[in-house]
Amino acid sequence: MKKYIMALDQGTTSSRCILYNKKGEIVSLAQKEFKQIYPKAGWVEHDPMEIWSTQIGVAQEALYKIDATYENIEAIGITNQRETTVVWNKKTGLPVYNAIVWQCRRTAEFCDQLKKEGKSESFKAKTGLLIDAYFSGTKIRWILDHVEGVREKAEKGDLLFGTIETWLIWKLSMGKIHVTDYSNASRTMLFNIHTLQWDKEILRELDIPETMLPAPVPSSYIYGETDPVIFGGPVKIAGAAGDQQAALFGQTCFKEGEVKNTYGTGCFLLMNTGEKPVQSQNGLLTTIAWGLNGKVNYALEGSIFVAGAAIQWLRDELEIVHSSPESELMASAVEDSNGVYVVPAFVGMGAPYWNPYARGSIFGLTRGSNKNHLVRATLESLAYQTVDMLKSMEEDSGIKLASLKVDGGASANNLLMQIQADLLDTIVQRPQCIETTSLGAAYLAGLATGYWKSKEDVIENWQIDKTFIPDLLPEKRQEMIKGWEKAVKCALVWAEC
Ligand SMILES: Nc1ncnc2c1ncn2[C@@H]1O[C@H](COP(=O)(O)OP(=O)(O)O)[C@@H](O)[C@H]1O
Ligand SMILES: O=P(O)(O)OC[C@H](O)CO
Repeated sequence: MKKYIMALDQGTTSSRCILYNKKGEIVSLAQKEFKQIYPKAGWVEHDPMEIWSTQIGVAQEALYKIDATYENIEAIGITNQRETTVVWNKKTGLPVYNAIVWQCRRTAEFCDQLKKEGKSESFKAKTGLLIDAYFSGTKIRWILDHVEGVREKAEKGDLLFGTIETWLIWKLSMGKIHVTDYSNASRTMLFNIHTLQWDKEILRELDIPETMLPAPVPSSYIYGETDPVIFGGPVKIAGAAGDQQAALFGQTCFKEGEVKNTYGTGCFLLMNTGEKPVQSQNGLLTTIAWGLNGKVNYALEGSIFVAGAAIQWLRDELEIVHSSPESELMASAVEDSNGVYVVPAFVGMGAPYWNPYARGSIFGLTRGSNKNHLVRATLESLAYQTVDMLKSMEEDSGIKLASLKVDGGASANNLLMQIQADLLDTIVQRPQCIETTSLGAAYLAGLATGYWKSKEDVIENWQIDKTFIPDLLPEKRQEMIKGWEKAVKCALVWAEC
């Protein structure tokens, strides 16, 4: 009987299920977008029940498409948008509030207060993170403080917290398994990345009951089985990792110093730093890459909040492109952005600036600026933000990158990838499979069950699709980057003017 690994990829804008064979090839794929909820400026929510229903729907559809059943599935690996916070009632299985999404800025002021109280250094030393509304900790606190009756229920032990992989595993097991993998735990701002335990002092400072929290477990590990009702029979749940760490794994960046950049809703640059956590001096995060075979790998991370989301903004809000791929056609119709810069700080700015109050801005408009220039400037903003992050990463690690592996939805855009190579002055390599997030989750699950024997077994699955070679005069590059730096400065002061 043919056996596949089922990867559940719960992203910010869609739920996907991909079935992989041993060669790491896609044999079936189903995807469904779901609703983005914006209750106030800078707030972002999802409906956890819609996350669950779309995810289980696409899983069943992916099986149906190739006439497979649960018996064809060796194991399930899960990967997910990270930090997004769900709190639910363990008796009813119902969420007490919408999921507060990683991009949501509602706890920015509370974070300012923590910083003023001088907590930054100790939080960073223990969690590897900067204090920011991005992470789950202050989102849980917000739910406890603002949703009626929730704090009492949480203190009685009736409520559970989870990031999205935790929520999905709990639902798949019909309430039997409440775990989080180390990579996801390391994004909560509650987890000590050195001891691999919840940090009691931070929990006290944020006033979060420990009973709500899932058990931290490795990323490649048999957590248990799905309830037989879900797929008609039990399937092992054998791996989980945050989507960016999973992409690092899917790109087979197993060695220290290897780097990938994923262009999805946001954009995330990760460097494997091996078994030692490296502290950033330049606005990057220290995070757990994965826990595998009794060891933990760490990574340095640069996080950009708005990347592909800016292309969606062109499509959905400005309605100047009909689809994301059309952005390539329009941007190619002009030679350059004609001096226009878009800073897509719609939810503040992440690495290396970490300013929750910056807002999206457009600079350099003239009478000659047209929609193609605006589209090109928006695409360029993804590449400029990556330049900023890579500069920090090279400074922190002391490693000058020879080439950059890319993936994620927007990496399909050839023009963007060429602009990226030009602005970085570095070779950009795009693999045949740009679904590396789900591939990484599949590998983690398959390694736990023996479907793949070792990391070496999967390295040969990585195949190049296209290499982008830098082709821009140094003076032009410097001029473009200088303009970007000026635009960022203006976007950062906007909120203070
Ligand atoms: N050809 C393209 N050019 C530019 N952006 C694209 C293209 N194709 C997809 N995108 C963008 O990529 C994002 C989707 O990528 P994906 O990796 O699926 O993201 P996520 O996992 O965050 O939902 C969307 O924001 C979309 O606008
Ligand atoms: O949905 P993505 O792929 O942009 O990833 C979101 C990140 O996990 C947020 O930290």
